[in-house]
Amino acid sequence: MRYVSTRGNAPVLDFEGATLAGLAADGGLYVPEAWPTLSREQIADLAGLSYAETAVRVMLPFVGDSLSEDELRDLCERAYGTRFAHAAVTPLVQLDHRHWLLELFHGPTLAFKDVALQLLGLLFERFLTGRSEHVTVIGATSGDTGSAAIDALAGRTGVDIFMLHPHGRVSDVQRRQMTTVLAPNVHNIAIDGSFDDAQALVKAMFNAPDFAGRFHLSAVNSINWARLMAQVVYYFYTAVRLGAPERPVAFSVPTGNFGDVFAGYVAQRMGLPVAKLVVATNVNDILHRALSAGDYSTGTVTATDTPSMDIQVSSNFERLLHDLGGRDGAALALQMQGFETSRAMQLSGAHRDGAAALFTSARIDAGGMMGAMRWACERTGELIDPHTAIGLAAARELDIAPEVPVVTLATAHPAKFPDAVERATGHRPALPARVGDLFEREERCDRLPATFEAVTGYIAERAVARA
Ligand SMILES: Cc1ncc(COP(=O)(O)O)c(C=O)c1O
Ligand SMILES: N[C@@H](CCOP(=O)(O)O)C(=O)O
Repeated sequence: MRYVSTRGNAPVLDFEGATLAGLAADGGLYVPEAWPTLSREQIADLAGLSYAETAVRVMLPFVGDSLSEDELRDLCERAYGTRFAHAAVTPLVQLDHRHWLLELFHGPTLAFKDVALQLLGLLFERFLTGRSEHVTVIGATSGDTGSAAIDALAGRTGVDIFMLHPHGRVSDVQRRQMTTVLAPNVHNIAIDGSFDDAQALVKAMFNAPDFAGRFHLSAVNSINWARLMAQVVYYFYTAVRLGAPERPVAFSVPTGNFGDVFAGYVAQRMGLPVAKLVVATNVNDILHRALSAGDYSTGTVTATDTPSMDIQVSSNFERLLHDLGGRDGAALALQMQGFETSRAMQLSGAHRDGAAALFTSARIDAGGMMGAMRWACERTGELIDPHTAIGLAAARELDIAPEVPVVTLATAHPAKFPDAVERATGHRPALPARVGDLFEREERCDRLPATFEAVTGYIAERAVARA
């Protein structure tokens, strides 16, 4: 399997190369040269398999020669073993005759990011073993990627991780899950800016030849292809439990950086019968505007009770545009340069029609979100987190054929956002015992202005330069 940049002007890499590179050198994102497919029989054969074995079958076509099947199986068994608090790893909960929740928060940091990052940590370890080179991972987080990546990489040799989060715009639980990890290779930076500022700084560092050349940079955000590959697995695992390949299934995905829902798109391209993918946004609704009206233009980020989705520039949308535009890297490079200058892009009619075949979208405001939390609580006794509530509200308001089961991705544990859950339902969710002493632990974090000079200066003082 070979990986090409969405902008068509970066070295073509194998899976190992794409995983360690993170972002492509031309500013684009790595994607497989062609989507592999699983036949109906192969999909039917997934029924009854463990999560780890499903992961092997779904991801094997993507790893090419970088790992043998046995090596991949070993990594999946380690990633999806005791670090998840549920034997099914990603269990399904039925809400009513057609609505389901896919609980993705049973990993160590209580959000869906663990599903991919527990594997990515092991992939880094596997690919770096025997190399003398030190890797500097840089990441941007609105709360969940940061904690999951830090958990996966803390204490590993050969890697330092520098994680940027927007100061004051993540929940206390999210912040503490990052800042109380005191391993010497973990560096937390709170920037005076938004998640978008943090993400732009990370991309600028990859695109600065002097800086990127001095340190071996790598990425843990969903700009790294391996992140998305690991997320494709739970779409297969879930749909098969609900009757695929005989029965199509719809998924509603609370969306920010367009990574999780793009993984659903990949599953569909691989042959999974996906009836619809619902892109559910909060009031930071650039993706809803893009899909419903072709208007992909940024505004000011509004702080909400769903801070992990307070995002304007959705990195992975570029991967979808690449496919919608017939994989013309040069044309997409021009389009993205235009967007980076004007902060706005109009989708063509053909792009919109192409997207509409699979995607639909909804913008859910605070009232809709709180209503969904109350509905789930009253109906089933389930407390759901505010991000999940955005997905559930969208799933319930959209017109999807009645015979199709609709699965909302429950992306975080409600205890990560206890204040919003309590306001909506009157119940305060308790932190699971595995993170119980979080509020007694010492914190370590530095605060910096959101400037390239400040952040690169900070990293350069602490990271290991190439020999
Ligand atoms: C809890 C939660 N839900 C939803 C999202 C949105 O996911 P994505 O950025 O992959 O669209 C995020 C952040 O990524 C998140 O942390
Ligand atoms: N909500 C995210 C934002 C970054 O998303 P990623 O999937 O690209 O890593 C977070 O929790 O940090």
